[in-house]
Amino acid sequence: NGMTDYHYTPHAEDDHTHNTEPPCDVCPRNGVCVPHVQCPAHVRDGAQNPQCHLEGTQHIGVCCSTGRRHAAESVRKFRSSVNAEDVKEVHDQSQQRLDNLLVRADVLKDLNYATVNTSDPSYGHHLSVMTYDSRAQTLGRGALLNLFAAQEFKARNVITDEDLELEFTDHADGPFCPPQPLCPNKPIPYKKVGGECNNQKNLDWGAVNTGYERLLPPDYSDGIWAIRNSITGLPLPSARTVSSALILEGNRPSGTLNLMFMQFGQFITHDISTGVVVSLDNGDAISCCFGNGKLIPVQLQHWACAPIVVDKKDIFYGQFGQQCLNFVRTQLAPRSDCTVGYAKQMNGVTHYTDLSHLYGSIEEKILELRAPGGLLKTFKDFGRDLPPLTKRKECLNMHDGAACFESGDNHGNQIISLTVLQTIWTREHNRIARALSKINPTWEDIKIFFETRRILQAVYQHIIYNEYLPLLLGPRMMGMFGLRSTPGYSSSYDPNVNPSLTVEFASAAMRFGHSTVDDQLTVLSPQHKGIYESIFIPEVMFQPSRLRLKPFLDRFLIGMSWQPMQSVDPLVSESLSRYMFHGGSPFGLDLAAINIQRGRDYGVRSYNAYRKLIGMKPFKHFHQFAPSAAQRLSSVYASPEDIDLWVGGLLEEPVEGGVVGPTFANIIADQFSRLKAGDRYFYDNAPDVNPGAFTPSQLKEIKKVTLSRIICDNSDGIELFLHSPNAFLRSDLKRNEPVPCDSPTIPVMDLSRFKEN
Ligand code: HEM
Ligand SMILES: [Ca+2]
Repeated sequence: NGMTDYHYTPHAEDDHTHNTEPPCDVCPRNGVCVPHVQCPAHVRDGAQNPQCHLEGTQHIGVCCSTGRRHAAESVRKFRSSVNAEDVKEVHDQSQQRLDNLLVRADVLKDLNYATVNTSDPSYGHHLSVMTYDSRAQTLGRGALLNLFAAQEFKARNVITDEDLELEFTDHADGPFCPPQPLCPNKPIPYKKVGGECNNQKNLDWGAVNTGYERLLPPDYSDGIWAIRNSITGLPLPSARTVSSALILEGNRPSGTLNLMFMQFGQFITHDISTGVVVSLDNGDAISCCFGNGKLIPVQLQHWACAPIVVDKKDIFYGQFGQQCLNFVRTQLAPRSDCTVGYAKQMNGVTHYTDLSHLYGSIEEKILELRAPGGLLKTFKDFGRDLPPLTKRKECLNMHDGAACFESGDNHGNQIISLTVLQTIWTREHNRIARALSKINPTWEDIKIFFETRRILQAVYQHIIYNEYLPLLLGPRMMGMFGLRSTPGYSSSYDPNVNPSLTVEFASAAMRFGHSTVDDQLTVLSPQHKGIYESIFIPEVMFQPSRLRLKPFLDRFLIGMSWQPMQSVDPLVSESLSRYMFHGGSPFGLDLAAINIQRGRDYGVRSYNAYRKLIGMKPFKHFHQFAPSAAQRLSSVYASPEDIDLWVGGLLEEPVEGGVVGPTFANIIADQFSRLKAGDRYFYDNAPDVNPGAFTPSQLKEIKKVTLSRIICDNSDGIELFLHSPNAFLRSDLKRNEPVPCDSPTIPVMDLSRFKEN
């Protein structure tokens, strides 16, 4: 339909053509054969990383002796240590800079213009990216202190650009050391709420409030935190300029996948990644734009401001006189070994797939959410269980009967389809907890709660790896990265693997999902072949009150199963690119521009760098893209070397049997392979590594569960009696026609296997 020519066709022959030698059978010098994306050193000048066969597969990888380190081993030079007096001076100076900064920021909180009004579209954004964990702020400040020290060490030539880039700065400690987690001596069967103590050597790997890792060293223009420039040395085009030229509005429904596939992607995202954006001391949101849509001059801005400049003649914002889109940078996290270095962004949730968005990432939260009987608290609304009402002011529109709900991550109201999933999973917890307490009448509440959590986390991981990822990544990637779920125990745990999220995944690849969102949510009656309601999604962002209407949940779940999601391409619904969180305002935010700016905030390299990383040729000329994309790209970017990763990735044709192009697919596959191999508690790890391992017969039951089972068991049973066996595929597909909930194609897990002997 004409839209596909925004893609270019990835050429299979592109893969690895730069190396003509036959792949090695055994890697030399203790090298391990890994997919290209997992060996950053192979793209460095002069790197010697022969190609090889990935273990047990036909796929080609690269011999890597440097693990996930950025450098080839020979690059490392011995460095003398730093004079103690110099260090003290640097530390004192950093402290002074921090003090000054905080004083200046404190003044801003009393100035009206510098904070976001609750009626401003930016307020919904603030609700999506904030944390209520006070420790995050202390750590963020410590990280800033160390960042200043890095700048000062660099100015004094104690550390070089290369040291910074390759993280060879361990001879230069910063003034701030984060506290180390306290871990029990004896392994406990349950994941810690905050994710710490999972890895036994690196206690804080994957924990809440720790930094993102990266696939490639950052591209900061000062090597430390300043936003990347064009390779011409000039600033990059504004993120809004790029968005308005390249990210278009359009309708291209997926032929196979439904809205649940879209929504489950965001659900997983909220579990594993929330870049905590800097806010004022009192928790208020920072504004980098005046109320009239003009830019606040740099000297009056908060230090974390990086507002997106909007052209006066902007095709959409122009008519409203908006020349500024608010953008605040993500808070930083200190390195756990106290060293200084380039900026690392802070993840405000546990990196692991542990349902932290249901249970919380901090102790206080899980205590707040627990109810007697090992249950999760609920709000009983005319006999139906909904998540508990929140005490925070979170509904963007407080009409009569308006309701916003509590969740483990505080962002569960962002869009009603997400709140629906929060509801289903809350109910599934309570369903299992009730069953367990019948089967094991002697168990105390706390045991019921944590055993239920352990089972639910397992079921959820199974759905991700067994149902969601294969459709997202296609069979080739699943095989290459060892992601496939197999019967029985798996043996993929590797204590050297850091599970932490990468900036490339969080700021670009996983944001493919923004292209899959449809403007409208349809509430369907398939029996009557009719539509009850079609909802414009900005009306249900932070306004999930419809959930209180009795038949809504069932009808909505049916609709999500039938309604196609949008395909992954450079088309993004205007409800995200123009009206996001608009509330009562005639315009909202542009999430596409925010994604682009976030990538720059995180120092993500340009698209070409990641093509090289995954073993494809970079694009030298714009005309290598499809004609329409080429023209648009060259109208905004000075060079193909400047293209933002999120934009370049969306232009790719999907991998076979998957949804995203090769660059995103590799970044995402890498992430989920590390979330598996780096999680000691991964649900199908055997008892030799996993202190919370299941018995073989319990595991067998867990591996029966599908998302359709969870939907069937936790809908209201008012109108939903049938469901498609595969919850992510459209219900109008031939082999996915809805079947009764008790049909054997939607298998049931036998909880009697969880009776304690
Ligand atoms: C349903 C409507 C959705 C809305 C309103 C929405 C909104 C947002 C917002 C406001 C942010 C923060 C942007 C920033 O400041 O950097 C964000 C981040 C993100 N979104 Fe979405 N999103 C939606 C759907 C999705 C879907 C379907 C996916 C994936 C399949 C997804 C993946 C992500 C990821 C990976 C991030 C980065 C999270 C982080 O690390 O902080 N989103 N989204
Ligand atoms: Ca988590």
